[in-house]
Amino acid sequence: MSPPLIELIGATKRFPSGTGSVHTAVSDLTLSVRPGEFVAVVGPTGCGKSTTLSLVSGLQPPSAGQVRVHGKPVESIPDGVGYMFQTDAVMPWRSVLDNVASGPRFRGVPKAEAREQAADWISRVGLAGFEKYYPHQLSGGMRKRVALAQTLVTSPRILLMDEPFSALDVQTRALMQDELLRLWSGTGAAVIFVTHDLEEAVALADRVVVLTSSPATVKDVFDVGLPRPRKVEELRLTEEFLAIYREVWESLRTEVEKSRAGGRADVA
Ligand SMILES: Nc1ncnc2c1ncn2[C@@H]1O[C@H](COP(=O)(O)OP(=O)(O)OP(=O)(O)O)[C@@H](O)[C@H]1O
Repeated sequence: MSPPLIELIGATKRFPSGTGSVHTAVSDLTLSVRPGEFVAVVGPTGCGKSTTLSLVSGLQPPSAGQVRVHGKPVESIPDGVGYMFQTDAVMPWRSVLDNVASGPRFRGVPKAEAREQAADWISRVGLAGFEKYYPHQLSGGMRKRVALAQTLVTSPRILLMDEPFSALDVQTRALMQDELLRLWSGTGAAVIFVTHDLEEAVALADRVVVLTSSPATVKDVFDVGLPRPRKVEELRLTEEFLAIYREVWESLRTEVEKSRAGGRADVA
C-alpha cells in the first residue's frame, strides 16, 4: 500500500477569539489520505471543516500536532496542490483560455505551451469553442467547468475542495459531480472534499469522515465500497447507496443535534 500523501496527526488549531479567550476549532484530529484516494469530510456547520483543509494547504499552521504532505511537515503552501472553493477563482477580466492558462503561466510555463495545456483542459471539461468567452458570458455550471480546468491543468497530486458545487442548482451539481469523478479517475490524485451534502459525500468518496461538532475531531470513518465508475444520479437510487447513507447519517445526526443544541441553527 502506498504511503499517505496527506497526514494529520493529532492536529489542533486554536484561534484567538474576539473576547481575548481562545477558540479551539480543530482538536487532536488524525487522518491520512493515500494517492488516488477520495475522502469526503462532513460535519455540522461551523465545526471546523474548512480549518482542517487550511491546515493541509499550509494557509494555517497547526497549534499542536503535525500536518504532513508528501511525508514532510507543511511549513508553507505545498507544491502540487489544487484548490476549489464554493466561490470560484475565475478572473472576470480574463478570457476562459487565459483564466485556465494563468496557473501554468504562474509556474513559469512559456505562454504558447500554457495556452496549449489550457486549450486541452478546456476541451476535457466540455468547453471547447468557449476559449474566447469571458466569465460573465457563461452560466454558473460553465464557470464551474472553467474552475475545474483551472484546478486540474497543473496536474495536482492533491486536490482540496471546499464545497465546490454547493452554489449550483441540483441538476448542474450532479453533472459536475460526474465530471469531477471522470476527470479525477486515473490521475492518482488524493482528494479531500468538504461538503454539507451527505449524498454528495457518499456518491463521490472512497471514505467518508464524520467530524464531531465543534471542535472538530474525527468521530467515525466509513468505507464506501461502491464500484467505480459511478454515475451519481443512478447511484443515489441503489439500495447499497442508501444503506451507507443511513449508516453515515446515524453518526452525523448526533453531532448535528449537539451542534444545534449549542446554538447552531444550520445543519450539515
Ligand atoms: N481565522 C480565524 N480566526 C478566528 N476564528 C476562526 C478563523 N477561521 C475559523 N475560525 C473559527 O473556527 C470555527 C470553525 O470554522 P470553519 O470555517 O473551519 O468551520 P466549517 O465547518 O468549515 O464551517 P461551515 O460548515 O460553515 O462551512 C468557527 O467557529 C470559526 O469562526
